[in-house]
Amino acid sequence: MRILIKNGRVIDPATKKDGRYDILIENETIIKVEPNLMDEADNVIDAEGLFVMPGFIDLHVHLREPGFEYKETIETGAKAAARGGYTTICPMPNTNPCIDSKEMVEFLMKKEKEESIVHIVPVGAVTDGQKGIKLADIKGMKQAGAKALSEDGKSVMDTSLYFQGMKLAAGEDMVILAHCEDKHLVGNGVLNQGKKAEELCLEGISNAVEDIIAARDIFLAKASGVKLHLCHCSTEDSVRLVKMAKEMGLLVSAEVCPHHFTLTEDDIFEDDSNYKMNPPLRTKTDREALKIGLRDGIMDVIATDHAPHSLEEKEKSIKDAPFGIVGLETAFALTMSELVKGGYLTPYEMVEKMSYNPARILGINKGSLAVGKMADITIADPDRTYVIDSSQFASKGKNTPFHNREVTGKVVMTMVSGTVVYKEGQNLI
Ligand SMILES: NC(=O)N[C@@H](CC(=O)O)C(=O)O
Ligand SMILES: [Zn+2]
Ligand SMILES: [Zn+2]
Repeated sequence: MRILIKNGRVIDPATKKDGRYDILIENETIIKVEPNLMDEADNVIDAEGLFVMPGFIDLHVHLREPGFEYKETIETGAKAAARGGYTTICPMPNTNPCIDSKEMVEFLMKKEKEESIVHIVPVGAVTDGQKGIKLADIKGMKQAGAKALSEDGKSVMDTSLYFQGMKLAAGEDMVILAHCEDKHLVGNGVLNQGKKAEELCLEGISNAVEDIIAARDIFLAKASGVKLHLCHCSTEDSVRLVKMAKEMGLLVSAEVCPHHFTLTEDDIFEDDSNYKMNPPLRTKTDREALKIGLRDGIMDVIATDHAPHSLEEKEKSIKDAPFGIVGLETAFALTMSELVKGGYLTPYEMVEKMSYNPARILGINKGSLAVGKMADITIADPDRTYVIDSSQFASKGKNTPFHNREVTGKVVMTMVSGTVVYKEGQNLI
């Protein structure tokens, strides 16, 4: 089987390409990337006017399986990923049971083979059951295929235990994906501490809740030598801390989520829990610092923190609903609309943050359109304007504050290992 993608704007930081090239794929593999290919193919895709990019890689999603299949399953989460242009996703281990053992990583990898239309890179918990009491079987999880460790949903508050875990992770060459939140300082906060929380008579979450743990984790990374990646950064001081860590020569990277670079607490007009996520929407000052951080290359990655919940759960008030919003099917459009059209990122830099850098941080052989690589490819129309409609999501989760928002930039095709898994206007395979 040969597929020829013609006339597209190929954007591939791995090979430093940004220009008009054709791509020839044979079975699972890219075999030629050159201008004006005339080779015979079984399927010719005309990508005139479209971006042709290495498939997006999401370092941060929640698939909810096992345990919370009513919110999302591996199958539905993978379909949402494909629709969003993602060819590889990293599900966080906060499931029930939690992904904290060799057997659970094996379970996930078996599920990937049987039920997922995109690649899955397993992330193991740092501690047993994410309880924060004793370390999980880090070596065993690595042997089974886990590439990263995370306690996402919370922080490991026992600094000594975390330090031990980091040293083990460093020895296994696993990256730590850190959720930074001081459990004691956060109290019962639900929205950013400030005027919106006051207006709605809700408890606030200060920036310090994040900043204190981000600073602690950076110094733990320095002491342990581990590769540290900060999840869902939301504050201006997180950006400052990441800049400092990089200046110190540490192996520190960081992600920003589309909701944090698009919205602020000022966008919350009523008690609508689709605006409730952890960390919370912050102020304009924080949002601008995140955008400048992305622009200046301090923040390396755009990740979704796709966190599906059921309609019943999210119909509750901000005080009572769970934290989290879906993101896989809106991330590209929001990135194009806010950062590329907004003048913060070039398309090339966007691809660095959505594919090339995530691959590099995980240490996986992806995020590249070089000859010989697996054909994981995303094709998108950068100029298409449309209105987001959550009822069209492949995800079970419809919990988004972006329903009815007009955006520009649409994924039209996603290819995983040489197979088209999503094509606009057609049902998902
Ligand atoms: N981000 C969220 O608001 N929620 C996440 C947990 C997390 O990412 O911390 C979830 O699992 O629902
Ligand atoms: Zn988190
Ligand atoms: Zn998360």
